[in-house]
Amino acid sequence: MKKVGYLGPEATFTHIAVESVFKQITSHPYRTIPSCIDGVTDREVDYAVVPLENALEGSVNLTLDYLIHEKRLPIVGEIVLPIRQHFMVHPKYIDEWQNVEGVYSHPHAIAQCHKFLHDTFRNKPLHEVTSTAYAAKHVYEKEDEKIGAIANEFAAKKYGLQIVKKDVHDYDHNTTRFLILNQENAPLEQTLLEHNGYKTTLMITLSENPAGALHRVLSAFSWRNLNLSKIESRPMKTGLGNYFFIIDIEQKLDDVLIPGAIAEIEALGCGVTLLGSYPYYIIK
Ligand SMILES: O=C(O)C(=O)C[C@]1(C(=O)O)C=C[C@@H](O)C=C1
Repeated sequence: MKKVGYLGPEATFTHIAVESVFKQITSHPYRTIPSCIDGVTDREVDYAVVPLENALEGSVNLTLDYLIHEKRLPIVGEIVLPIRQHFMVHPKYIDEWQNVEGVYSHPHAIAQCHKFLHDTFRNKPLHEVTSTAYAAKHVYEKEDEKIGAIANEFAAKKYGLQIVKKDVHDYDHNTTRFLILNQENAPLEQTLLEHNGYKTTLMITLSENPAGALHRVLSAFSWRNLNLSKIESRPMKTGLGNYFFIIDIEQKLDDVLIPGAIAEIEALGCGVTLLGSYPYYIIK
């Protein structure tokens, strides 16, 4: 049976993403995103599932940077999960939840709920922890402290907390994209869902920075009618102003169009690395 690593403990959003897509696997929680990725390179697990981007808050930079600068693993799939954040407390504080002395959650979850936190818990300390499920577990274990967590419904049930305010994220269309990584670039064997399409992800570095360099790179996709669903720049970490670009193309790697675009971009003196060509799964 294949093993899948995820950001733990049990009942994180990442865990839900794993359980919604993979079939017949054992799943293994890791404490941090880098340790989850290391789990694949150390051969403890076959796949790692890591959050990449949230619709409200943007990229999970830790994932992107660790993947690009530390452990370059092929992307073999993507999962898109709807995210509903709830505020929860230990059952003994149900009636006084508005008087909690601190709120715990993952930094991305806190960022997705700023309006709620500002309106309800202004000036109360916000504690960032490694995941939403970790926050829920912590709040249950510290039952003598009047504290609350932002996490999902599954975590409330798993760790015995009571949801006192549902849907505390700031905007309705909250979703997070997760990447599936595998050292051998092996596609998923069995899935619970049909895929919804394919993407191809490239990393591009501009040779130098002449006027119009990025424009010329993008036109290699545009005149081939290759639709891009994302373009993101991240620091190369070699000096201020040096960036690489991550580009998602909305189709599978073919024999003609994408190789043609890559050859054209390389001829411009830019570096191109294929990070993966993979199916994506949208969870309703
Ligand atoms: O803490 C969790 O539950 C996670 O799975 C991590 C994570 C993230 O890193 O963005 C995943 C989805 C949500 O956007 C909030 C947190």
